[in-house]
Amino acid sequence: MAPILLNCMGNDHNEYIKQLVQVKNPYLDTMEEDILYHFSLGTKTHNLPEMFGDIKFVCVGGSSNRMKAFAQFIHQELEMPGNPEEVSDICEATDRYCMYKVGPVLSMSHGMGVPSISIMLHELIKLLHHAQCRDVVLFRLGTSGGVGLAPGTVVVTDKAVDYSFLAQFEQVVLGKVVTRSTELDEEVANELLQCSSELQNFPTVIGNTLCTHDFYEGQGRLDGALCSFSHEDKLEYLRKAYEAGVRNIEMESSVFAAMCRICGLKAAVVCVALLDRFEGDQITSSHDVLVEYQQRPQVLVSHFIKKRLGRAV
Ligand SMILES: O=P(O)(O)O[C@H]1O[C@H](CO)[C@@H](O)[C@H]1O
Ligand SMILES: O=c1cc[nH]c(=O)[nH]1
Repeated sequence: MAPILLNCMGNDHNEYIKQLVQVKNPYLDTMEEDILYHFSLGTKTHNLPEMFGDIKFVCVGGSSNRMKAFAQFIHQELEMPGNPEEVSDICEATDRYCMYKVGPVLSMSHGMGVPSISIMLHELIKLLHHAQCRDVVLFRLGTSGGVGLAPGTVVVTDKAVDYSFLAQFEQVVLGKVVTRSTELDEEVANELLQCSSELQNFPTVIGNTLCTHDFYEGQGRLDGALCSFSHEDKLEYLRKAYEAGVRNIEMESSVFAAMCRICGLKAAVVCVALLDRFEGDQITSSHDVLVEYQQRPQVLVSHFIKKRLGRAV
């Protein structure tokens, strides 16, 4: 089946992002009410502009504990009034995702994999649209497997690429493959790299991110319940990935990049490498080391936010 290329932003991208958050669905305007089912929020039951209209930064990541920790961390960093320990989960009526709002920052979990983050992004983008938010920047703060990188290195994604190292995301719609561009905002990526150089001992690179639909065979691991290839096959694929500019592997960047781009949202993917996949598959670092690694994307994005708000020292 020939893919349909839907790179709809083109040269208008920069103009577009100055506007309100755009949804690309004419049917939404005809609906009397929009229920954001997985967030337990809705346009009739909640005053979304009042609750969320001042949001400027949205940070998402797989784990609910990590995103609660980020909400508490940014609360301290922005010196918000009140106790950071008391941040409350806006989506507590559902256990699908968690959501914390700290001043202009929204921190949300998205679960693991493309289907989970894609559902969350549909509802998040509609939420930002209904709330009439403007000039919002989105960040995915994640973990990943490094490709030729020392563990602990932070990768700011240039392009999110698929299994054949193309910067595209394929979505099946009504039985047809719709292909969307996964290019991310270059300016935000460069600003993040600049921020990393202002932090002490903060190894950071810009590179392509391979987005897969599985953690084991899908990422060329030899330690899953199934393995249909050899060690040499794995190394050859990783070498090809490296040559194509891939520096890390994770599981959500492509749909995140594609959906944000189509809706005119500036976005960046910032993931720490937990291991070097040329060296192995199992994640063997201690709990404390892994916790510290996971904080690195949070520290970098917090520095970016503080600089944008004129609060960095
Ligand atoms: O650390 P998070 O954000 O969960 O992301 C990475 O970790 C998970 C796999 O362990 C996948 O979701 C992958 O994308
Ligand atoms: O190797 C890894 C580590 C974290 N997340 C992934 O998707 N892959």
